[in-house]
Amino acid sequence: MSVNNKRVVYSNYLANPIYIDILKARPDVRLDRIENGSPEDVYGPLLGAAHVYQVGAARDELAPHFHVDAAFLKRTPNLLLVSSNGAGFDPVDVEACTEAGVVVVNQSGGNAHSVAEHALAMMLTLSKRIIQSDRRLRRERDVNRNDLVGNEVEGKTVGIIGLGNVGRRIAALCKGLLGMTVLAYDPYLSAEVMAERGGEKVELDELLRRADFVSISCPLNKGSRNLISTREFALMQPHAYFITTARGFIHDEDALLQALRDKRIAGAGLDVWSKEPPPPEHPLLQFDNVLASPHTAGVTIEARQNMGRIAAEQVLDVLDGKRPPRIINPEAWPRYAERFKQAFGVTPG
Ligand SMILES: O=C(O)CC[C@@H](O)C(=O)O
Repeated sequence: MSVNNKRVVYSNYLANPIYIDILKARPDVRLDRIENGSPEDVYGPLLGAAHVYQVGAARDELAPHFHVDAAFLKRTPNLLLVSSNGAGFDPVDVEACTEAGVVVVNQSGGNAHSVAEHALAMMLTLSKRIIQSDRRLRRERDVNRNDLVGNEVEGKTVGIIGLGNVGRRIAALCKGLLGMTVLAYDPYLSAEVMAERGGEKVELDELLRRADFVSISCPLNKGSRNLISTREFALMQPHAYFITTARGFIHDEDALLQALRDKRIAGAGLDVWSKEPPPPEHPLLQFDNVLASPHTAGVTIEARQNMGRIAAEQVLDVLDGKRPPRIINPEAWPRYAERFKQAFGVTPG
């Protein structure tokens, strides 16, 4: 085994100690980190020589290495694997990778518990008006409790858009803890699978009309971009809350702003934004009934540990010529296998 001949590059966003420790323990792997915002670093010798690129999903949007597309792949001729951080892989042009014989993986499931808990916490916090209560208590001597009347969440209806790893966890928590009715919209799943995952399959409009909470947990792709816009907010009930822990761009922020201004919905819990982090003067941050977080739904010790371990194990799988469990483009495998042989002189198993 030659020393350091397998080159892995990660962006500084993903400074996950578990990932780094696992990969550093392998004498045949050289691990390098690129900083944000420097095209020289990005397209220079490090990525040019890389076999693996670990791209941070959801952040780094202005950094030149954020989007792995055909132009990026031209400058990274040795690349065998793009590993996208988290469940989302929206910064990666999967088709271009497949064409280039580059395998794409994510760490789906690794942060599902954390993200689902965040969505539930947002529902409870908004509905019980906990943030408003906290603010008022700090600012006023004599808080009028009549101004802070909330709603119970128990027994209400949640509409979950996207019943994958995160969505099914939200369903389990809502049903199991709070006896909620769970409606779900997911065009990729049958009614049977959705029932197994705890949700009743409905069309999007029905979900929007019936839900007391609408919660987004689907990936951002061509089909989901701007899925929730003016028409969709108008279908929601005026007492309903909109929650998203998925990606900005699935909901139209301007349409949400208008819906809040017009009091068409009761409020929103937002973990994701069209620009991250949103600046403090962002108009959505001026609403008392908007609960905001800076893409921290999956930021827990447990999720970080899972994600770092899953990511590192899959990187090593691909560098060892083994099929990793979470391949997004299995059709890239034959080309990858040829390219792996050219690079390392052995045929992957
Ligand atoms: O917590 C993160 O690092 C973001 C990843 C997350 O958005 C995901 O796609 O699972």
